[in-house]
Amino acid sequence: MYGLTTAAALVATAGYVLAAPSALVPRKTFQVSQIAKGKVFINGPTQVVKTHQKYAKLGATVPSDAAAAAAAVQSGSVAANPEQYDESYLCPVSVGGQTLNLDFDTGSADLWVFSTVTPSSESTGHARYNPSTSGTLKSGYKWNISYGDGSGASGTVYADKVVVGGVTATSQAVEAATSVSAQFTQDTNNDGLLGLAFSSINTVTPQQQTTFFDTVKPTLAKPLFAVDLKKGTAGSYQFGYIDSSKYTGSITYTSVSTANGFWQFTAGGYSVGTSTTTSGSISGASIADTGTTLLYLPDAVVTAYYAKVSGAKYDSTQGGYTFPSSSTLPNFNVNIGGTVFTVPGSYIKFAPVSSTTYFGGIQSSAGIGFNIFGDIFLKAVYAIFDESQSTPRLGFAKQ
Ligand SMILES: O=C(c1ccc(-c2ccco2)nc1O)N(Cc1ccccn1)C1CC1
Repeated sequence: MYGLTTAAALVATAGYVLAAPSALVPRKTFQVSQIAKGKVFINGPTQVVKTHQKYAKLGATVPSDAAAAAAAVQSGSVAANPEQYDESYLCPVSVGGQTLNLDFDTGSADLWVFSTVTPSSESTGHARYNPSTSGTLKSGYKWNISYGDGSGASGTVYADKVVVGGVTATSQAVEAATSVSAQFTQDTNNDGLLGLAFSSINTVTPQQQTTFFDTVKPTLAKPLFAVDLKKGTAGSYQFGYIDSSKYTGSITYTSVSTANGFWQFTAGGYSVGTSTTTSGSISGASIADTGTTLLYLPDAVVTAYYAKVSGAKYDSTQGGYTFPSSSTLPNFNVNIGGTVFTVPGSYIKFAPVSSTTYFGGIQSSAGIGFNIFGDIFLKAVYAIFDESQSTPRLGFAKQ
């Protein structure tokens, strides 16, 4: 979760069986190296149900437990609605039967909500979760999180039913805020966060809790979620499946390190403008973070980018690079996993900070410790957060 923190800038701040490669029958004698199609586990209960159904005509009946287990194969899709200037995207979630609009954040791992236990002075204008309806207090459990933009929240923990796009977690840790920082109070579109980073950075004590994704993962058709953010209009998140209508071409996968709890990967070369021949490299670790508004890159890359924008400058009062409102910005191209993805210049012309000046969607990651591929990048691609392999991986495809 990381918006802009500057005075004048806009206040802005988720079963496979090894599919033996199809036997290739070469028309001609030539060497074919078979590439495993990737692991495809079959969901056991579904198979049991199918077998019984197949023999139903002979009188077999489907055992109820297998049917129930088969029903547990879930998938679903939920809208991601942009705030003004795409500062963040909010998704409707049912928490204990109450609908709250939450910021799905692949950069954190806590599901926390405004609630009836949040002081009204801090929660006016927000939908609030009432744990007394169906929540079970996890007695003595607490949480406390601070985000890179200086915002934060803390509170107590309940177990309750959480539904996202029809995918149900029957007993999810719901972190009710007893205190939130001013940035959250002020953004009345936002009723809380749904963390989609790795549960290893969940802040609940004395016992760490799982994210919504980790809670439902065993019941999903595929253990993955996909993100289709868009510029200035509603996108969506898919849980348990990839929607092939949401991208063109193929998906390029790249390996992920979970060491810091983030969806962390290594980005390659980059270029500025219409040439997609990339050079150089984007130094340091990078993370895919739906909860961060902008695209934070190494100083050298940012300097090279804004050198192509006349009138651009680093404005310390704004806390970032700005440029004249009349500017036409160049594209930013980045090689990830061998494929070059393009962020259109129009996406990087982020938001006005005055009648004559815009704030840039690309800013420096100096001081953060890693590069952050936030919404400015993610709205240009279809992103797959995939745990279907032996280690997690990120997939990217052109929208
Ligand atoms: O805001 C966060 C952020 C998210 C979660 C946690 C956290 C601490 C403990 C558990 O989760 N700490 C953060 O700081 N950004 C973005 C960011 C931007 C700038 C500087 C630092 N960070 C994390 C995803 C990278």
